[in-house]
Amino acid sequence: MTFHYRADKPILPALDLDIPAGQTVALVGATGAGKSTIAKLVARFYDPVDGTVTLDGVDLRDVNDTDLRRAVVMVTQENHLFSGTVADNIRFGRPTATDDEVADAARAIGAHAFIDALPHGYDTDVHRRGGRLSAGQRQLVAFARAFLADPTVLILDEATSSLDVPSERLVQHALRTILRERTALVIAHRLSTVEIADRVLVLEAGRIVEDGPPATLITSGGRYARLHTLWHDSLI
Ligand SMILES: Nc1ncnc2c1ncn2[C@@H]1O[C@H](COP(=O)(O)OP(=O)(O)OP(=O)(O)O)[C@@H](O)[C@H]1O
Repeated sequence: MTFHYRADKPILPALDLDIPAGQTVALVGATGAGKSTIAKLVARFYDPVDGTVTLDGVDLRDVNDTDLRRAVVMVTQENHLFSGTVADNIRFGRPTATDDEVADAARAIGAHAFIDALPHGYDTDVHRRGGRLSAGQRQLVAFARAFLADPTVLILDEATSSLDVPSERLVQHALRTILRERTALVIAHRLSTVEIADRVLVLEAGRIVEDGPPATLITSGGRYARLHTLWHDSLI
């Protein structure tokens, strides 16, 4: 498929991408390379200019809105939390979920302990005094919501803000849980996240210039290998 926002500026000049069910794909590339644009096409915020985006062989244009929102869930940096209680925020992933199911999702993600320790537990208002959550905790609540939604495809735009070490560990654990055997597209900003992906796509000016498992790309010594070295060095 091809895509542009404005006819005089091609963004994805010729994208041909097939993601098998269950595969977690990390998108990496410089700012402006087209990572978010691909994510938005998969979530059908936009339609391609030419070609199609299909889910299980069905053109997204033929999927009704409700089914599409259930099948493809996008967790971005902006939509982490809205007003309401912690439970409301998690239950938004599946409005019919019982309290036990909400708590089970939080447990699976590793968020139950901190939620339980909040002034009003699951009934704590996330925007009220005393209910203020740290950046890491907010991410965990958003992950618990996505886990409960259990979408066919998860799109994750990883937060760029750095976390303290204990929160980073919790978030990485949560990511492993939520990405396990899931079809997922992750706009990755952390080395540790790319390393848990099955496959890395390196984008440059809207084109896939490298495609393979992270370990293979490191051995082949190309762009991802250089990026990996840079990321790795910045952690030391
Ligand atoms: N709504 C829009 N209208 C016009 N151009 C846009 C729009 N959104 C993105 N672009 C342009 O499309 C190109 C790809 O942007 P995109 O956000 O997909 O890149 P990215 O790889 O996700 O970058 P980043 O890492 O900074 O988020 C950029 O040149 C950007 O300026």
